[in-house]
Amino acid sequence: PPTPESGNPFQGYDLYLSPYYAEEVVAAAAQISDPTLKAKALKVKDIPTYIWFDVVRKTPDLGKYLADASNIQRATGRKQLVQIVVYDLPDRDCAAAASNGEFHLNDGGMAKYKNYVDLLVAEVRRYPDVRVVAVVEPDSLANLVTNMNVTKCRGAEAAYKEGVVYALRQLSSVGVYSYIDAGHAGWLGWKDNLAPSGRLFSQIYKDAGSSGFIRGIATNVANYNSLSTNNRDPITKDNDNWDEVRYINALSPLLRQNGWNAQFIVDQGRSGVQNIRQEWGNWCNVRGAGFGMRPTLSTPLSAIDAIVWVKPGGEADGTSDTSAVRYDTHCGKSDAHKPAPEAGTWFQEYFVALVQNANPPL
Ligand SMILES: O=[N+]([O-])c1ccc(O[C@@H]2O[C@H](CO)[C@@H](O[C@@H]3O[C@H](CO)[C@@H](O[C@@H]4O[C@H](CO)[C@@H](O)[C@H](O)[C@H]4O)[C@H](O)[C@H]3O)[C@H](O)[C@H]2O)cc1
Ligand SMILES: [Mg+2]
Repeated sequence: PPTPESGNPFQGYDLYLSPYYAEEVVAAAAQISDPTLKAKALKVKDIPTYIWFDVVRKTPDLGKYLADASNIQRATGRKQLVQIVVYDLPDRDCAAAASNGEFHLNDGGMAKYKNYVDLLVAEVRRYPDVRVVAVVEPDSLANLVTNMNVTKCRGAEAAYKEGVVYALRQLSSVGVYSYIDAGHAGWLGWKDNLAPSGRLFSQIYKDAGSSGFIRGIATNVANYNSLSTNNRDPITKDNDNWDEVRYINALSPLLRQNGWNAQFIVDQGRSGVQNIRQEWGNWCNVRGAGFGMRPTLSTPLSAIDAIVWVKPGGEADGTSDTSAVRYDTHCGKSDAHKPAPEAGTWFQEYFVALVQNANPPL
């Protein structure tokens, strides 16, 4: 089996551009008539984002992307790194409705999930020359820290732990470097949530075999927080960890004292504009957001391996159609951009706004 390299897994690699996202962006730009805005929009297709495997039917696509990356590597001599999101736990998104998944615990969901992981891993095994980095199961373990009062989360607790540990073990067996999702400053960064988070994530790391391939934690996935700021957003009052650097500086020692020297990556894909939310818990299609700081390895903390774009800006967070099965009231809030399509599907007006509000500008 492969052995993990020490150090930053991103170092020395080119970030593979998602063809899936590039296609969405090109189609979106074609709908923009203003030439200046169209040109800005087209620049987004050259920014690396994570490829979300949110349904099992997408798993064969990973083989296509890895073959493509392998060809690029051979043609250019430049090492390629493919960034994916593993996101298909049974009873997914247990505290919300917008991103409920295809697998259900009361319908053989755990076996189906393990098969989904096995299919992803089989694709990776076929391309050992390409590096893969995975963000593992956004929101899942964070929900186990703060939402055990939600019946569906209580019912999913054992499955989330078993599923994430299985995914980590299998991904490590084929040399994938994993970052476990741990919410964001406005979720687990609250004083009361930090110690339980330190215990939970370290336990998962150990249960998964403490592999060197389990590199660390991903924060702010599909959220809008600042990486680091001195003028805190008013919604962050009562929480001294008002940005992701402060959250990481608070969480990191708690992981270390529980036996895990975790590193971090931070999503900044939709963090370009602050002071746009009525309250910190609002996460759905927040109006006024802008593309944020571009992916980079130059980060403010040695603990942060990379700034990344995990949530592909322009893909919705959830539908605003109140009659939809997956309608979540957060997507109907005053600061939510409406009308919005189903989670993961293309939201043209929102994408245009992200382009217009981008900071730094496109
Ligand atoms: O004044 N005080 O001292 C004090 C102390 C404690 C307080 O309680 C804290 O309040 C926080 C809100 O401020 C809560 O954080 C929210 O929790 C939600 C899940 O329940 C998250 O929603 C997810 O968001 C994901 C995208 O990020 C979506 O993909 C996903 O579908 C969606 O479900 C929100 O982001 C996240 O901001 C904490 O739980 C809660 O513990 C509050 C005040
Ligand atoms: Mg979501």
